[in-house]
Amino acid sequence: MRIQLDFITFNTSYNPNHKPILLSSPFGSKMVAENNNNKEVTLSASMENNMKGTNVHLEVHQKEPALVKPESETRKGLYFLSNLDQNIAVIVRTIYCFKSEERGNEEAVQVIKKALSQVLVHYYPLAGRLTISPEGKLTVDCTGEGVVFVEAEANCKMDEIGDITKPDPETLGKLVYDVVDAKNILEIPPVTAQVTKFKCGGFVLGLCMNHCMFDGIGAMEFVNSWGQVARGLPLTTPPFSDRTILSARNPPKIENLHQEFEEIEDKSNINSLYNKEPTLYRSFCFDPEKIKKLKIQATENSESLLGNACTSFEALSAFVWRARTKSLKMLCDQKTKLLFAVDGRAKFEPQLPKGYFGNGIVLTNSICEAGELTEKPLSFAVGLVREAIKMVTDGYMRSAIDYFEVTRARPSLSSTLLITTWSRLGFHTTDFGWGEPVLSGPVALPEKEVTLFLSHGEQRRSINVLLGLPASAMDVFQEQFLQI
Ligand SMILES: COc1cc(/C=C/C(=O)SCCNC(=O)CCNC(=O)[C@H](O)C(C)(C)COP(=O)(O)OP(=O)(O)OC[C@H]2O[C@@H](n3cnc4c(N)ncnc43)[C@H](O)[C@@H]2OP(=O)(O)O)ccc1O
Repeated sequence: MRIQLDFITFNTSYNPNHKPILLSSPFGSKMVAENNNNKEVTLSASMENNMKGTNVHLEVHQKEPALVKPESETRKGLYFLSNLDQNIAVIVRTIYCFKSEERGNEEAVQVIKKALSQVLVHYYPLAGRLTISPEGKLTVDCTGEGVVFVEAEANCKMDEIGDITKPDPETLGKLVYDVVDAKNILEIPPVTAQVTKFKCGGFVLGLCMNHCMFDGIGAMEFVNSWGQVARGLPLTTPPFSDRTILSARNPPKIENLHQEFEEIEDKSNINSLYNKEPTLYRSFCFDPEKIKKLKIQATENSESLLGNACTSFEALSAFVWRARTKSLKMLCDQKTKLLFAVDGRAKFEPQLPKGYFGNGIVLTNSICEAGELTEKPLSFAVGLVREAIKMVTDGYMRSAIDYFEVTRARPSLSSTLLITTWSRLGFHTTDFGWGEPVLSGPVALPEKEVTLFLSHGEQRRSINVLLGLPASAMDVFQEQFLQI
C-alpha cells in the first residue's frame, strides 16, 4: 500500500489545479480561465517575445472537450505497464505547428480527429484510463473510453505566437488541453489532444501525453503513425504492444549499484539559491562549427581520449554538466550527479521488437565531486559520460527493472543535472496532410534540474540546449558558452 500512496502523491504535483510542475512552477502563469466547468473556455496570455516584436494578447477559445474512441471494437481489460513505464509517469506537453500554402485549416479538426479514431485501433491502450492493479501497480484499464479531444480557435496569426524554440508555458500552455479538476494522474487520460486554428490558416496540434505510455521514440512513432493514417497511408511501424517482455524477474536480482536513486546532500545550498533568485530560461545554439570546436576541446589533455573522436552527445553533455556545476558555485566536496536516458531497444537481449510502444529507455548516471569535475579538463567529464553509456547493458537494464520492483524508488534529482535528448527524435517529420510542422517542441521544461537537447537549424544539424538557472548562475553559464 505504501507503494501506491507514494506513487499517487508524487504524481499529484502534475495536477493542473495544484500548480503543476510542468506548467506553473518555474515560469509562473498569467493564464486566465474565464470558465472552468469543462465546457467552453477562453484562455488568455500576454506575449512580448513574438517573432514580430509586437505585444500580442493571445486568446484561445476552447470548445467543449469530446471523446475520440477507436473506430472499431478493441481489446478490453487491464494492460500491463513495465517498471520502466511506471517509473516515469509524468505528463509531457508538446506542440506541432502546421501552415500550408496550399491548404487552409478548415478541415484540420475533422481530418485529425478521424485519423485519431483509426490509429487508436492499433494503439488501443491510449483510449483507456490509468488505474492501480490488484498488485498495487500502475496499469491501464482498456475501457475504450477515448482520447480527450478539444477544438480551439486563437485570436491571432500563428507567427504571432512567439519564439517556440524556447519553452514558454504561459503562452504555449494555451495550446494544450489540461483536464480540469484532476486530483491525481489517474484522473488524467493518457492522451489529450487540442487542435487550435489560427487566423492565418495555420493550426497547432497540442498534445499532453503521459510518459508511462511511451518514451520519446514511442511517442514519435505514434504521432507519425497518426499522420500516416490521416494521409491514407499504411503504418510503416505498427506498434508492438506486449510490455510483459520487460517484466521483472522472479525473484528479482539487483546486480548493479543504481546510484541514479542516490539522494545527494545539498551542501552548497543550491536549492536556496533557486528560491532567492528568479530562474531564467535560455536556449543555447550549438551549430556544427561550435560542436566541432567543443569536440576538439573535449578530447584535449586526455591520454585515453586523445586521437579518439567523441560524439556530439558526449561533448555537449560533459560541457553542460561541468559549466552548470561551475555556474552554481558548488563546493569542491559537493557530490554532483549526471542523469540521462539511454535508448535500450537495441541493447536488450534479445533486442526489443520494432515498434515497441512502451518505454525502452533506462536512466544511467555518473557521480563525482564538483571540485574534480570543474578543475580537471573537459575530457575528464567526457570520460565519465562515456562510462555511463557503456554501463547500460542488458544486465544493467534488467537489474534496474528489478530494483524498481523491490524498492518502488524514483531517481533522485538532488544536486543533479538530468539531460534529456530529443535531438534525434523525428517529430519534425510528422505530416497530417499539411506538410511537415513549421515548428515543433515542448511546452515547458519539467523540473529545474532538467536540460533538453533539441535539433535545430539547417538540416537540423545544430543542437539547441535549453536550461533554466538562477539569474546569477545563468550569466556565468553564458560566459562559458561564449568561450568555446
Ligand atoms: C510521452 O510523450 C512524449 C515524450 C517525449 C520524449 C521523451 C523522452 O525524452 S525519452 C528520452 C529520449 N532520448 C533517448 O531515447 C536517447 C536516445 N539516445 C541514446 O540512447 C544515445 O545512444 C545516447 C546514450 C544519448 C548516446 O548518444 P551518442 O553518444 O550520440 O551515441 P550514438 O547515439 O551512438 O551516436 C554516435 C554517432 O552515430 C551517428 N548517429 C547516431 N544516430 C544517428 C542518427 N539518428 N542520424 C545520424 N547519425 C547518427 C552519429 O555520427 C553520432 O555521432 P555524432 O557526433 O554525430 O553525434 C517527447 C514527446 C512526447 O509527446
